[in-house]
Amino acid sequence: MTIEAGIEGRHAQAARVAVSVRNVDMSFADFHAVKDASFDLEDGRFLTILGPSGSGKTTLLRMIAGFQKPSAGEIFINGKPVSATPPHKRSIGMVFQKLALFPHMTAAENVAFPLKMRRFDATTIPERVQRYLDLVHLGGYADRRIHQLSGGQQQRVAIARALVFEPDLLLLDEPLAALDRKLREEMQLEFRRIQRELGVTTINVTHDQREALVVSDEVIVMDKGVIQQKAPPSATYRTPANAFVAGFIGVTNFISGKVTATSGDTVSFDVGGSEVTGTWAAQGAAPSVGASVTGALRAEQVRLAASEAELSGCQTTRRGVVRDAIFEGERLVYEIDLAPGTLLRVFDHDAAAHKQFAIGDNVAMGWNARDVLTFPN
Ligand SMILES: Nc1ncnc2c1ncn2[C@@H]1O[C@H](COP(=O)(O)OP(=O)(O)OP(=O)(O)O)[C@@H](O)[C@H]1O
Repeated sequence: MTIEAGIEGRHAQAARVAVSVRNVDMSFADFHAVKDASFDLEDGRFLTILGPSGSGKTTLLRMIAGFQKPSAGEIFINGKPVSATPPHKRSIGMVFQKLALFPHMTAAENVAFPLKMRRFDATTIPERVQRYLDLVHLGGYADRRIHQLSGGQQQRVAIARALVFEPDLLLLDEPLAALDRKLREEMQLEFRRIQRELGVTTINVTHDQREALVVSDEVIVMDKGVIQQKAPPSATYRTPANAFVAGFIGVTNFISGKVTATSGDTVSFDVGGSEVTGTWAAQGAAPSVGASVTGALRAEQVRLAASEAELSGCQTTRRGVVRDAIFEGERLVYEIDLAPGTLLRVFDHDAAAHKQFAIGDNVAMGWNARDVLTFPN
């Protein structure tokens, strides 16, 4: 069993739907922000809604939270329609980019706040607060005021405060967007750990594709108000539903041309006078000869060598001139001419073990037809 199959199989028996979004639309005066969104999220799962700025992901989250009423459609939480339920009655914990902690209170007082608001038995509050501060690894910081805590520690207080009343659902609206990269990556893993420990159903919004892949059981990719795909992270990466998803997740080269031949799922198309062979990856039958298509080829699927003879494992080989070579630490990034007007971006993740090329070198590139995911143009 692969690691992904193991992770994704974990919830195979957990079938209870915690959140169901049914044909939800949101129109502002003259703008259609969310269009006919439908999905189910099972209990205990971590879903990330991923998309570029303005794609409608925050609007969708705000409708689930109850801050915005859908123009059409219905949202169900634990099987009950919630459009008539105000946000504070929805049993939802939230963490936003602006943490909105009370600066004059201690960490413990901040975490106790939602319990006091919900009139929890006062004698149980200190133990509960300590348990949630321990959960976020702030057990020893209960009496610190917010300004005496680092950015990451403040984030942890906000997580404890969102979870302490044991909500049915945790909503995260880009809580990590303002953090520097190292802290952001550390907190991504923390969100994942805490979510797994508690098993709380979670919906996270981000435009950071890496975060979506790292933290989630499932990813929804949105563009222009429309859900493009809902799938486990590895499937959005390996079997994107369309060219938009292929381009948004990972670094993808797009190669466009007109179809010259098809055979089953194999599609050949002309790119600036040279033929590229790809695999039809869209729904429905393969296109006819003459149709415009786009092939999506990931930067790490292309192999490089000085000569074609060294690329015997590749079904397709091409020559091209290196236009740029950029050292990024963990990888070398090349930009190579494939055809007039078409540059291929190529990653070498093990540059120390491979021959390195310089700008101006004429190199051989190789890949397989299954790596060129071909979609209608
Ligand atoms: N109250 C509003 N009135 C009018 N238009 C709105 C309103 N709220 C959002 N929009 C528009 O709806 C679209 C989607 O906004 P939304 O905030 O959901 O996008 P997003 O994907 O979360 O983007 P970002 O990552 O930038 O937050 C945007 O074009 C936005 O301008």
